[in-house]
Amino acid sequence: MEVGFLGLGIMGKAMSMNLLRHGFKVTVWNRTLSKCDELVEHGASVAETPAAVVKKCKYTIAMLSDPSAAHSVVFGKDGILEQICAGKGYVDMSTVDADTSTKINEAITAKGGYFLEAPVSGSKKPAEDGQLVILAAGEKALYEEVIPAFNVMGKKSFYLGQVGNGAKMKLVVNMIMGSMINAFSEGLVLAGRSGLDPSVLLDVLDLGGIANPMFRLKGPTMIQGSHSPAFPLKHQQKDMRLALALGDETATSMPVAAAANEAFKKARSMGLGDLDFSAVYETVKALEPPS
Ligand SMILES: NC(=O)C1=CN([C@@H]2O[C@H](COP(=O)(O)OP(=O)(O)OC[C@H]3O[C@@H](n4cnc5c(N)ncnc54)[C@H](OP(=O)(O)O)[C@@H]3O)[C@@H](O)[C@H]2O)C=CC1
Ligand SMILES: O=CC(=O)O
Repeated sequence: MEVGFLGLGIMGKAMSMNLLRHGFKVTVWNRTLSKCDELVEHGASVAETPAAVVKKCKYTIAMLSDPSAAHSVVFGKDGILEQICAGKGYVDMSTVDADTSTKINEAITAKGGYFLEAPVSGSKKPAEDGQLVILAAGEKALYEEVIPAFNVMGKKSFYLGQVGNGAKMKLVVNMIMGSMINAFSEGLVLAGRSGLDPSVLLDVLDLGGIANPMFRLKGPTMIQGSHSPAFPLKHQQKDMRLALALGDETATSMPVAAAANEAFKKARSMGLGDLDFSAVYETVKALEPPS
């Protein structure tokens, strides 16, 4: 199967590498073209523009940073719309809001193409290991056609119905995750300042009812103050912002998520946006207790 892949950041690189490893013919494009080099070493072809990828491939997948990037790759110069036509499918796996996905869907289908949104749950390591959870919505026929690719990139795919449902599901999940990492950060700092060993707190948590893979994975590195980016904090803050907007639309009161969003914004203002989202811990540590 031949697929195009747009966006070779942390996730896109790992996902396209997996496709290559499993025998897919992959044509890649990235805004910063030099990031294509490593994929080429592993057998990928390169195209100069998103339009050129779509011209060459029946199916094109995108994994881009945010709504603005997702929008510009479709509607911009040399974008998807210039080549999409009947018989071609576009699958956007970026985390965006339902409105962005809906606008992209309308534009693609107006040209006769097929569209699927398919954001993912799972970070750098699950992407490398083909263990993502895929939250697809949109054209069912396209979903069925790209299942072989989803099976390589993920451990489970959900088909959620109409376009927008995938985006909404992803934002709900990340709203919960962003709130959890804040509570976890406060707990680690509170333990330390109360004379407890935060490492022992990790052991206690891991044996109880709120044990989870995120605390297990991030806890030890957070205590060390190491926040090498797997999921960049700026993207987590984008997801909180979009989830809060969904809360506005549905009159859902989310004071916990709103407070978490403020902490992520504070972290960005401290220059931590490109670090892992666990760096929000540094905002709690930075609030010195009275001496
Ligand atoms: N990292 C993670 O753990 C997870 C991330 N996600 C989501 O996946 C998406 C990608 O995340 P991740 O790989 O971590 O992000 P990165 O920041 O590592 O990569 C972002 C990608 O988007 C491209 N890009 C940014 N702006 C534009 C633009 N205006 N036009 C074209 N391309 C653009 C970048 O190109 P360039 O190289 O030129 O900057 C890069 O390829 C995000 O929506 C994120 O929320 C979902 C699940 C997990
Ligand atoms: O969007 C991030 C993730 O870990 O999932």
